[in-house]
Amino acid sequence: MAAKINSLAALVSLQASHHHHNSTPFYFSPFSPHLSTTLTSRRRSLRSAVVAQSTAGTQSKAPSDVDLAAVSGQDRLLKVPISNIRNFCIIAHIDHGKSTLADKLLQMTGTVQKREMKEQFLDNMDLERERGITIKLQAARMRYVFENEPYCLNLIDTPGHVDFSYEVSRSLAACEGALLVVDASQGVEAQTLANVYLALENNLEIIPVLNKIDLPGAEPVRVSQEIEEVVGLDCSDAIHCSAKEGIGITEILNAIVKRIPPPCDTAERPLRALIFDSYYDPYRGVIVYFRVIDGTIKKGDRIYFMASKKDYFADEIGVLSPNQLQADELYAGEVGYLAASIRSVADARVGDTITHYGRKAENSLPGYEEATPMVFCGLFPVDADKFPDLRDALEKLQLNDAALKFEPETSSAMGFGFRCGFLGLLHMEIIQERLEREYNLTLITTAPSVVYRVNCINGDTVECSNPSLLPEPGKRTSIEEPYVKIEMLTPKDYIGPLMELAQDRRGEFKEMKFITENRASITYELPLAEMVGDFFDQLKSRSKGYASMEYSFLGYKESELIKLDIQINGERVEPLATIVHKDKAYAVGRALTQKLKELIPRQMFKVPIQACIGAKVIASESLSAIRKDVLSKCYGGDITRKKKLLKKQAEGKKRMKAIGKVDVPQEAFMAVLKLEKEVL
Ligand SMILES: Nc1nc2c(ncn2[C@@H]2O[C@H](COP(=O)(O)OP(=O)(O)OP(=O)(O)O)[C@@H](O)[C@H]2O)c(=O)[nH]1
Repeated sequence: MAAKINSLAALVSLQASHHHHNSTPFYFSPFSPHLSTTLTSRRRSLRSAVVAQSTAGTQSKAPSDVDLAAVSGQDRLLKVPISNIRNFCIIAHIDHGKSTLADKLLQMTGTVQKREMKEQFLDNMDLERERGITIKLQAARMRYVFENEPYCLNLIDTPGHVDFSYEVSRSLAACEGALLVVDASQGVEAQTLANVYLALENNLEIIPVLNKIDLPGAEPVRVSQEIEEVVGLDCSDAIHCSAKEGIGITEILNAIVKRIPPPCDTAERPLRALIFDSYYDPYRGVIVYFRVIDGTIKKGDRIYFMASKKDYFADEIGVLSPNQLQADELYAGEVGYLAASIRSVADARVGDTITHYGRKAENSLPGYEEATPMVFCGLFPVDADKFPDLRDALEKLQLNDAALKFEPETSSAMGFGFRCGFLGLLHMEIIQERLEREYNLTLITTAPSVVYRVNCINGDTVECSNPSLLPEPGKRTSIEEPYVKIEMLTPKDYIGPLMELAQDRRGEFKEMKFITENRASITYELPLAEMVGDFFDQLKSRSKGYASMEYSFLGYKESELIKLDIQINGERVEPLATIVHKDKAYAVGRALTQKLKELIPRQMFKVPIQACIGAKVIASESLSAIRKDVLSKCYGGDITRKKKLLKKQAEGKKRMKAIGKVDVPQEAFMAVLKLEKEVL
């Protein structure tokens, strides 16, 4: 388990959750974690841990079931002329106060009564609370009276994690404006920047909001300057607010009305509605969240999804107030949901355009993309009999997650399992955890790998995400690997350690800019494979938590890569094979054999552990056989260390795979991932 959590920490610092991870039972919503996720933080995780504990024992409710209704149905539909509609989202770095502000907006507009509020409405799933990540994208419709005119304000929540930047871009495309919330005691962070750029690309009106001005350390003026310098956004009328104390909320609502333009009135055109979210409901099928861009949609309409090319009848349509409220029709500019007996979210993918079957729009809305998994790993049930259960569970999760890909994989060492593709590491960890906790499976996970492109002598290019399937050296001419561009924002004291980190990970320096006197932005290009692991962890620890980062996919580049095999007791262990850069092969081989020696329990016989390139052994260790006096001997030495090892082994026993005659624990399969730290 520890190994798994550590790898998760590569993207999500979960330190604070470690404790409750072992001791607290978890309760999950039947709804899947959706694609929207934000990076968590230590503080948030702690708070989440507390909430998770306090809610233990109560099965969580689906978002639509949360008991909120106080105002009567018709009033909640809030029909107003299109000129009085405002669609907006909130862009913020983790912990800068997005949820707190959203809750205050809902409260101030009477959308949600204070006494009805859960801890925070916009993230009401336990998985979210527990992990400190925003999982379900949601939308809320608010009524606000400004200068005696009723307005309808639609807040569309956005995921914040870079694994889901496509989903963010689609949510932004459903809005005309955005609140840019920045913690006035902190400043602009990398994640904020990336989302602001997305918002600018979507031509949104951006309203800067400086939050947490109640804090003694708040420096709204300095942070305003920072936003102006970094983002180039006029901050002369930035709103100073405290979401916690309720200061500045009316100013924000007024600014939404005054500064964000209303949607265009294109209700007469053929229907085009943008799907910005969807989730699977076991009773009603997929629930699609959409924004009507052109035209009108009515209950019962025969609709057509332009990317998936499927047609349905819109059995139910409605608005989100924020619980679902049925309506008869929705016009251009409005935000709503529909249910149409759709069987899987893959058929109602975010970014798809809904039109009428009988009056199709000429062009679909721009920006649609298929989900492309970037990170792959093998998942094998510890108990071979559970293979069908694993398949069922993956199929169920896929109903709700269009980005999850999987295909059966068989390995001599591991038996039957699946090779699964994910958008990123966080996505991978969420799926693994759900399989274990909700479906009660005990899994062995192989180290994640990226997709390599192998150019073969016969002219073919094959994609390879499984090191054990890499074509033989004699059959290939070159290997290409995915590269990412990363931007790190850091106080200047940590520039050195962070550059060292990027350099160690085969990073190529691109640019450094001082965005303020004390903070710099550093850009590198580096192989994605070097980020899959503890990069984020390292970034946080080397900067004492002060740096933040973003990455984006650049494309493929040729690299001098080789396959490193591991042999245990003379037997090649395919799931332990890795693809490494040739300059790192020796160091990785040495570290890996040493690590495995530590992790694999001693057997009744001597076990050689070797790292090889082709037939050549480049590093070798051997595990000596257990002898009767072994423990007494050890107790003469470092007792605590031995105890730790014994404890580790006891834990590891739960997850072992017999490789030949040797039991290999789960930790060994993840060791590859954590090696970098020790090699460098
Ligand atoms: N002092 C102070 N604290 C605030 C204010 N707004 C939010 N906070 C606190 O900051 C922390 C993070 O706030 P959230 O609203 O959960 O932040 P978030 O951006 O939604 O975080 P994620 O949902 O994890 O992305 C919480 O502990 C809040 O209580 C504020 O105006 N003043």
